[in-house]
Amino acid sequence: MTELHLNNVSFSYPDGTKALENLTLSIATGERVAIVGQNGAGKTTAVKLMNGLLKPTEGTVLVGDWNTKDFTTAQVSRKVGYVFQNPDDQIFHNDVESEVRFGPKNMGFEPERVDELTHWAMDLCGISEFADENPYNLPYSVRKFVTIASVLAMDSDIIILDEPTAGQDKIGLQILGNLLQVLEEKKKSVITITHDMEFVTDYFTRIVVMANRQLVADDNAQKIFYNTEVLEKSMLKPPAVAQMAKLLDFPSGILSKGQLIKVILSQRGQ
Ligand SMILES: Nc1ncnc2c1ncn2[C@@H]1O[C@H](COP(=O)(O)OP(=O)(O)OP(=O)(O)O)[C@@H](O)[C@H]1O
Repeated sequence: MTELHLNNVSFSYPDGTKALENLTLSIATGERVAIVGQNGAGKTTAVKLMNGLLKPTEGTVLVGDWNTKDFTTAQVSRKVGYVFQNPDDQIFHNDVESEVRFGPKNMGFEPERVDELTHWAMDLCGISEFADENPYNLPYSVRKFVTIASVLAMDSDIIILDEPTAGQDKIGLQILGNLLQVLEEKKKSVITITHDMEFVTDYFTRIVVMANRQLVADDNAQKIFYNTEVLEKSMLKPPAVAQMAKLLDFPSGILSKGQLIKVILSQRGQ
């Protein structure tokens, strides 16, 4: 199993744009972490550094005991799978099954293992019925699951999901929730970038907040969404339940409808 360590990492793009400053972050095996923040905060740059697509300008990124500077992106991405925000940047096969099969096959797994991983990932993502379809004939939400399955099939220890809930309906959200549960049982680490704060509070215990190329906070949802200074600095909007609880001057830390209802009932003496 693989831990991830970013030590004092800074990154500038070739045109000189400074995208990340002094990021220090460790993610343990099996941990679930949500990275949140405004557009341009540096989130995508941070995860690209984690999977070796980018190499730090300063500092070190360690994937297990590998310094990403010493390994190719292809090598690092076997340990850190990255599902891009836009599925159309990732899909390049003409049918769903070939797309999912490509990763494990390319990694040199035995044919039986390739079969097993391909079908496991397609089932988990609810796309088995589309195995022979051209991904580009499928809706965006399903194409997103095709790319998630393609990464899951590579069986990497760490999985990065960039905006997984975008375009998903209730069924898609259920599939995602189940998938996170299964990955937790398999001790996989999951890192997500998301603007969906309900998704964060439902499934992620640890939240990393970024703003202006820097880490602003790294804590649990109860602390983050009730920390005025962090919210102001990052311009983060807490989930609707937390906003309502604050308006009603309820105790800090309420994040679910259930908790909210409990407080209302207790105030009414029920
Ligand atoms: N290829 C690039 N070349 C130059 N600058 C870039 C490049 N990609 C991103 N940037 C800049 O780096 C900074 C951080 O961008 P990044 O994409 O990491 O932020 P983000 O938090 O992921 O934003 P978003 O939510 O919009 O994806 C921004 O100022 C952005 O304009």
